[in-house]
Amino acid sequence: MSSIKIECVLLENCRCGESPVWEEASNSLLFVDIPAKKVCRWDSLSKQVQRVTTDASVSSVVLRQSGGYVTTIGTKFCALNWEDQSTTVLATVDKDKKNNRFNDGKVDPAGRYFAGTMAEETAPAILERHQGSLYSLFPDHHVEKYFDQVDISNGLDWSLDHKIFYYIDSLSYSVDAFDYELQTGKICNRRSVYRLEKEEQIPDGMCIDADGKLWVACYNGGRVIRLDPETGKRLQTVKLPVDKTTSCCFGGKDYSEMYVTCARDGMDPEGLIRQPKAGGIFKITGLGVKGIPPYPYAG
Ligand SMILES: O=C(O)[C@H](O)[C@@H](O)[C@H](O)[C@H](O)CO
Ligand SMILES: [Zn+2]
Repeated sequence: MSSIKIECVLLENCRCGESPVWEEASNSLLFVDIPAKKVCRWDSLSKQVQRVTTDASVSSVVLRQSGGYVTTIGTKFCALNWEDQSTTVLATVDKDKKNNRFNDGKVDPAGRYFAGTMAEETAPAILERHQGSLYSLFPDHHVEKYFDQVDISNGLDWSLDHKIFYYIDSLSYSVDAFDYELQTGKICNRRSVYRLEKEEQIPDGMCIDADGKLWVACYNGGRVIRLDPETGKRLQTVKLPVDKTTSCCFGGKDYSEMYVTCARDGMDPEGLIRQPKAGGIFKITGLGVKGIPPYPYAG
C-alpha cells in the first residue's frame, strides 16, 4: 500500500530548473533556472517566490554558513547577497574554455563546494564532449580540480559516514562512487554503482536519503529512482507527470518531503500541451523515508 502523493507546488515555467536545496531557517526551497539566469527562493509557508537575476547562466546554489548563499554562475563561484541581490566572485575555473559553464554543485560534509563544468549545450544533451571538469571551492576560497574529460557534470552527494562520494557524469549513463577522505577532500578509486536502464534515460541530479540510499532524477525519464549503492539494485521508481525531471532534494518538516525540479527547454509544442506543468516545482510526500539537511559552505 502506497500513500505517495505528487503535487506541483509552483508553476514556475523553468526553462531548466535545477539545484533544489532546502533552507530550514526560512522554510524555503532554493533552486535555479539555468538558462533564465535566475536564482529563486520559494517560501513554503507564504507560497511566495523571490527571484534574483544573474548576469550569466546560474547552475547551482548552496547555503553559506556566514549568511547568504554561494552560486555557480558561468564558470565562477560567486557569493550571493540576497538582501541587495549583489554577487561577488570568489573564484573562476576553466579560464581557457570559453564555451564552458558550471553545472550541478553541492557542499560536502566539511563545507567545501563541489561543482563540475560542461560545454554549453546546443540542445539538451547535445554538446562538445569531454570539455568538463570537477572542482571544489575550499572554505579559504582556493579551488582544487579532481579530474577532467567530463561530458555533463551532474548529480553529487556523500555517504552518511562521509567515506564515499557519489557522482554522475550524465552521458556515462552511470552513477559512480569514489572513496572519499573528509579531512582533505580527496577522492580515488572510481567505480560504477548503477547503470541506467534504457527507459530511465539520462541520470541528472541526485541526493542521498537518511537510510543511505540514492535518489536520482532521470532526465527524459519523467521519474526519480531510489538506488541501493551497496547492492547496485534499484529499490523504487516514482514517476512524475513531466518528462524532463532534472534534480531532487529532501525538505519540509524533518526533511520528510522530496522536491523535484524539471525543465521545459527541449520540449516540442505538443509535449508542452500534454505536460503543462513542465518547469514547475513538484513535491512528493508519503515516501516513508527522510532526507538529511544540506551542508552549508564554510567559507
Ligand atoms: O540540468 C542539467 O544538469 C543540465 O544543465 C541540463 O541541460 C540537462 O539536465 C541535460 O541536458 C541532461 O543531461
Ligand atoms: Zn543537472
